[in-house]
Amino acid sequence: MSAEIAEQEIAHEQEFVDRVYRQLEQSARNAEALAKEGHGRGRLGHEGGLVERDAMVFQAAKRLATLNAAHEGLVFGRLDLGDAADGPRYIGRIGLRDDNRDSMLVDWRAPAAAVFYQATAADPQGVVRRRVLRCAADKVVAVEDDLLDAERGEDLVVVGEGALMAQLSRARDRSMHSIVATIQAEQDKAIRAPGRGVVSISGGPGTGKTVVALHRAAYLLYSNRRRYESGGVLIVGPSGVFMRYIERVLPSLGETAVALRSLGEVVDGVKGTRHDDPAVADVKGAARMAELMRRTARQAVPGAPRDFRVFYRDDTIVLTGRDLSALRRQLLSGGKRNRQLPRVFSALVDAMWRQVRGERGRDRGREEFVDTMMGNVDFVEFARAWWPALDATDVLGWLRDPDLLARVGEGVVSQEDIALLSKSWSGAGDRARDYSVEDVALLDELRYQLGDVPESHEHDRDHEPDPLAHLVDEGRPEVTTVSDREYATGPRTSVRTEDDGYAHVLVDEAQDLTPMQWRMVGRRGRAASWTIVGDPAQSSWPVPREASRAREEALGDKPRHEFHLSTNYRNSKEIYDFAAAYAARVGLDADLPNAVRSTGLDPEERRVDDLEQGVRAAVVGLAGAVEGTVGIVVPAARRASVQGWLDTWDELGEDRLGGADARIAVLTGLDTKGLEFDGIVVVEPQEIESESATGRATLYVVLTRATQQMVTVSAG
Ligand SMILES: Nc1ncnc2c1ncn2[C@@H]1O[C@H](COP(=O)(O)OP(=O)(O)OP(=O)(O)O)[C@@H](O)[C@H]1O
Repeated sequence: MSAEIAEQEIAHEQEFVDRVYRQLEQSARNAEALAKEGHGRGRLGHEGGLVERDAMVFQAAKRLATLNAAHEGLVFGRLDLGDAADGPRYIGRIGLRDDNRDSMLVDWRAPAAAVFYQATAADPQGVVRRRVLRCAADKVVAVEDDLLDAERGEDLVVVGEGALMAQLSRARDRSMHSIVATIQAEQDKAIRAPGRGVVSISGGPGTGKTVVALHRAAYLLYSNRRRYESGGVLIVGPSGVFMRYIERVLPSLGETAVALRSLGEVVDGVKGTRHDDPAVADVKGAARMAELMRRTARQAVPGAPRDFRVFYRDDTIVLTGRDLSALRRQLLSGGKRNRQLPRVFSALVDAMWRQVRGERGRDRGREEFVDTMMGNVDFVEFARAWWPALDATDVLGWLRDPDLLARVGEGVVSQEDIALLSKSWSGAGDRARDYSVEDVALLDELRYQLGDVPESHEHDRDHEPDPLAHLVDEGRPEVTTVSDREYATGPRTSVRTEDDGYAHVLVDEAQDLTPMQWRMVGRRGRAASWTIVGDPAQSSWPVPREASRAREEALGDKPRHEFHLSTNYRNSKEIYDFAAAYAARVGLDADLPNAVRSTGLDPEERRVDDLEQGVRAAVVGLAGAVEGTVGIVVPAARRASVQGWLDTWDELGEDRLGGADARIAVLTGLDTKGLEFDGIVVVEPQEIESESATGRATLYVVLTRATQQMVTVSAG
C-alpha cells in the first residue's frame, strides 16, 4: 500500500469529517437559540411558562453538553455495506442529522452501529469493509481498514495494519480513555446485554472489564434514557484515584448523569479515604459486624439521664433505669429508633400516668397531666436527651468507649476483634471524624438501623402533640428529588436512606467488596438492574465464601447473565507471561487471558545492595524509556519513605509532582487496583506478598499493571 493512496483516503475522509463538524456547530447554535428562547418564555409569565421553560432549557443545555463532549474524535468509524447504493455508514460518539433530517452519523450505541463491532471475516453480516478513522481533534490522521468480504470488496482500497494494535500501543496518561472505535465482538456483547437483572462480566487482568462496564453504562443511558437518567446510575469503584482515572470516559461518550463513587464515598455526607490496617479492615468488613451495629443502635444514649423524677399533685413519679430500659425495648420493638421519635412523648407520659395514684391527680384526668408535662421544662429536656434524633456518626462514636464496645461485642465478635476495633476507634482522638473506607459501610449499617427522622411527625394525628417535634425539624436533612438528580453535576446532598436507591448499580473490582460493603451497595440497588465486574484471582478479601453470600443477598433473585472476556489488552505478552507464571507458582486459581501484544522486552528482576539507589536507577531508567506514566509500587509500610526518596530525586523534575496523580507516582499494592502504567517498578515484591493474608493476590494485581516495561527491585 503506497503512502500516496493512504493520503488520498485520509483527505477523502477529512472532507466528510469537516461536513460533520459544520453540522455539529449548526446543531450547537440551534441548541443555544433554543435555550435562549426557553429563558424568554419564562419571562413572559404566562401560565405554564416556567415549566415549559425549565424543560426547554434543560433539554437544550443537555444537548449542548453532549455536543461539546463529543467534539473530540466525533467520527471514528465507517462501514461499507454490501449494498453500495446505500453509500457508506459513518459511526460516531453521538448521532447527528443534517438539515434535511437525514442521518449523517449513527450513534455507536444505536442498533444500526452494532455490526461495526460484531462483523467478522467469518461472519461479515453484510459488511464489506470496516474502517476506523483515527483523529486528533477534528483532523483525520490515519485510517485503518479490515476487509471482511474479499469478494465483494475487490474494488475497495484497504489501508493500515489494524486500529486495535495502534490503540493498545499508545502511551498511557492518568486517565482511562473510551474504546468506542475498537470495541471487540465479545466485549460488545456484554455492553449491549439487555438492561434487566444482573450482568456479570468476568475475565482476567486487562481484559477490558472496567472499560466495557463504562461503555455499558453509556449504552443503558442511550437505550432507556428516561429510566436511567431519572432513576440514576451509580458506579462504585475501589478508590478515589481509580475514580479519577475513569471519570473522563463517560463524559467523552456524552454522558454526565452518572454518580461515580469510590467505596469510601458511597454514603452521602461522609468520605473515607484512608484504609485501616489489613487486620482491622478484615474485622470491620466481616458479616458479624452487622449484628454489632444492630446492637449498638439499640443502646441507651451514653451520658443521657438514667432516671427521671417529678412531683405531680400528691405523687412522686419516678422513671427508674429499669423502667426506661423496658420503655426503650418497647419503642424499639415498634420500629426503627429515629422513626419512633413521634411516639416517645406518649410512651413516657403513659408510663408516668400509670404512677399517678392520688385523688387530685386522677380526678383531673390524663389530659391535664399531659398538658402539665408538656409545659414542664425538666421533663421536655429529659425526653430530648433520652431519645434524641440520632445520626449514624454519633452512634459510631459511642464505640470509642472500650467498655461499651466490649459490652455490645460480647458473643458477637471475638476478644481479638474487640481489641483491634478498640485500638482503631478509641485511639482516634482528633481524628474522630476521619473515617476509614471500612468505617463507611458501618456508618451505612447504622443509618439503616436507626432509620430516618420522620419529616413532620407533628402532623401525626394518632399521637399526642409532641414537644420534641421542633427539635426534629431542625435536624431534618435535605431531600432530593428525581429532577435534582437529573440536574445534579456534583455529589448528591441527600442523607435520607429512602433516597439511596438507583435504577442501575455498577460495581467494579467486585471481588474486593467485603460483606459489609455488599450490604451497603445492595441497599442502593434493591429495585435496580446491575452490572458486576470482577476477577476472583485479584481478590484481597480473605473469606470469599462470606463475601459471595453477602453478594447473593444484595442481588436477591434477579436473573443473572454471565459474560466472560478472554483477551488481555493491557500487558505486553512478556509482562503477562511473567505474572501468569507467578500466579501458577503461588497457587492462585487465576483466569488466564491471552495477551496479544508483544514488545520483545522481558520484565527484569534486580537484586541490589542499596535499595534507594536501586529503585532510583530503575525509576529514572523507566521514566526515560517509556513515554507515559510510571508507577512505583511499594509495601504499605514503605510508602512514606519511598515517597520521601522520590521527592529528593530532582533529575525527574516536574513529572513526580502532584502526588497520586503525577506521571511518576508512589502507590501501595492495593492502590494500584484497576489502574495501569506504562512502566512499573515493584519495590520489595516479597514484602508486598507477606504484608497481608491475601498478599499473593495483591502482588499478582501489581504484576499485571504495566503496559510496556516492568522492573522488580529487592535488597540483598
Ligand atoms: N477493545 C479495546 N480497544 C482498545 N483498548 C482496549 C480494548 N479493551 C480494553 N482496552 C484497554 O485495555 C486496558 C485494560 O482495560 P481495563 O482496565 O478495562 O481492564 P480490566 O479487565 O478492568 O483490568 P483489571 O481487572 O486488571 O483491572 C485499558 O487500557 C483499556 O483501554
